[in-house]
Amino acid sequence: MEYDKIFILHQNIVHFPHIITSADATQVPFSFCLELSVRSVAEDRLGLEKEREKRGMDFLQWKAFPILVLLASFLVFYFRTSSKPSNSECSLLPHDHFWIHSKRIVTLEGVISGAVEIRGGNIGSIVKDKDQHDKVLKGHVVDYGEAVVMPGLVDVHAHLDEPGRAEWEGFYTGTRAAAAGGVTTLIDMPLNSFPSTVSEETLRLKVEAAKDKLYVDVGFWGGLVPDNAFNKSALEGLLKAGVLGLKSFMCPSGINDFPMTNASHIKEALSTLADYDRPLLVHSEIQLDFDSTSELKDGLDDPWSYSTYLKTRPPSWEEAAIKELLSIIQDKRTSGHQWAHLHIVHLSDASASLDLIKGAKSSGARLSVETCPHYLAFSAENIPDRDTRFKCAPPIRDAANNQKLWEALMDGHIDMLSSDHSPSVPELKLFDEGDFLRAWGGISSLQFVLPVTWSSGQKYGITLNQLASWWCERPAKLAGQELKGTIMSGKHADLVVWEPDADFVIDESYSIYHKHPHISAYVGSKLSGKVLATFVRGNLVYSDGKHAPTACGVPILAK
Ligand SMILES: NC(=O)NC(NC(N)=O)C(=O)[O-]
Ligand SMILES: [Zn+2]
Ligand SMILES: [Zn+2]
Repeated sequence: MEYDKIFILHQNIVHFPHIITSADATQVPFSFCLELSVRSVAEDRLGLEKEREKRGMDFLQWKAFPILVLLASFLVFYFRTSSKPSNSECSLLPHDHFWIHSKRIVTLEGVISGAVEIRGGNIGSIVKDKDQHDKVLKGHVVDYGEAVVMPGLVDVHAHLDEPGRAEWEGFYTGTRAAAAGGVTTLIDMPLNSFPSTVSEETLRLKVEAAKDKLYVDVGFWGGLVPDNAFNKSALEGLLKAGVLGLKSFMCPSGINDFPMTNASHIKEALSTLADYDRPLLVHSEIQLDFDSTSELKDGLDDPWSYSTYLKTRPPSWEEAAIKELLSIIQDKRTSGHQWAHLHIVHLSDASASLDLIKGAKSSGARLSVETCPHYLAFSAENIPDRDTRFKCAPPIRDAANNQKLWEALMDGHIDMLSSDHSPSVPELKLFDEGDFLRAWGGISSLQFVLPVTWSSGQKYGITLNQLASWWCERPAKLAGQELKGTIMSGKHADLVVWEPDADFVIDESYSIYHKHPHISAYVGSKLSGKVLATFVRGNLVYSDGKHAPTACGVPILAK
């Protein structure tokens, strides 16, 4: 058979073999498929000469064919890898395939000098400089020099308060602050928004409220409350709708539609959660009665001192709650039932409560615990009178406790860190009165958790790998996000680039993206560790004080 023409067709290269414009090239999909369409030629030829000429042409075409194919493949590959992503508004970097080079990349195998390949939002490969010899990285390379490239932080405890209390914080402001702080994933708490996220329907409201406002990826914890605890189908509805796990309080939460749970509610939830392999997170404080002879009575005359507030929420409250939780999971284990993973949020007491946790872990309980940067960075003795920015529950305890918390973290007894970013409107902090007993609790911190942890951990010699394990790898596991939290090929390209040695002061001129910048307890602090850039699934969402034009984070729903 003979051919007079060869057409190279591709569904998107409509003008081929004309010059491909970059606009066309953005349309070229990954699954490039080359098809040959051939047309046969009639046998009748006009004359011998023409016939010879034709044969000569055919011969040339057959010779040229492999070259054409090669050229076509090259063009498609080139434009696919170097062109803008379809929504270039999502990123400050107009590339879909590029390399990030740094002398300090934090991987599970240690800190390496090399380059991370980003392709289509995922990590393609990681190349060590020493293995690269004189090979040149192909494509766009962003060289961050000595700056640290680490997995983006996964904050499993943040209150974004939308819908219903968007005046406290919101998806837009909260996730812009997260991006500026190197947090690439956060999991929103089910309370402080209104309504609380306690049903399939209220989760839907959350997801709707988040639409087009997310600068980072956001998952959701559902609320475990007395109303849904014994209603298996309601709880299952919430889990099937996509919450990553449940969260409950063992003391009043301060939020009307989020009442506290008791041991029997928790037991029920642990069974249901076991079927879905999702965790239960618990605010572990139980309100105990005060003995009337305690020093508390006198202290209450001075509501402007943090030490008074501290006495109202003693470590025994945390201890009582944790004791109860451990007896629940102990019962479950001895009864041979399946039980879900239990996670204790924001541990503050590094004495009896921590000892209980250590004991349970060593006997094999499915248990993890987080603490927060404010418990590591501050001590009660140093909190100024009337400064209600520091009020939170459980409270920040004394310097000796602070040191013990650090030791527990360093020794691996505390598994991870979270922000517990829990802002409110400034009026509720009662700054004029400075009354610790009446002011709303909750510390505003999301944008600063990385430099705060790094700065206060210097004294203890923390390493970059420890930081990545506390802030990225372990929290991602807790939230069931196996594509996040590590720099590894195939994972999401969620990265923070930061400069550990750069010092800065959070003063009036510092750009804070929280809804209410000045209520943060860190305003006025001098910190080390400046975030230079943040990538979420390959999009450069924050760089050098600027955010990408469009919010392209996504809601994360469990399947
Ligand atoms: N309603 C809240 O935001 N509570 C939070 N408040 C704090 N931690 O002070 C919390 O996580 O318990
Ligand atoms: Zn709490
Ligand atoms: Zn909280």
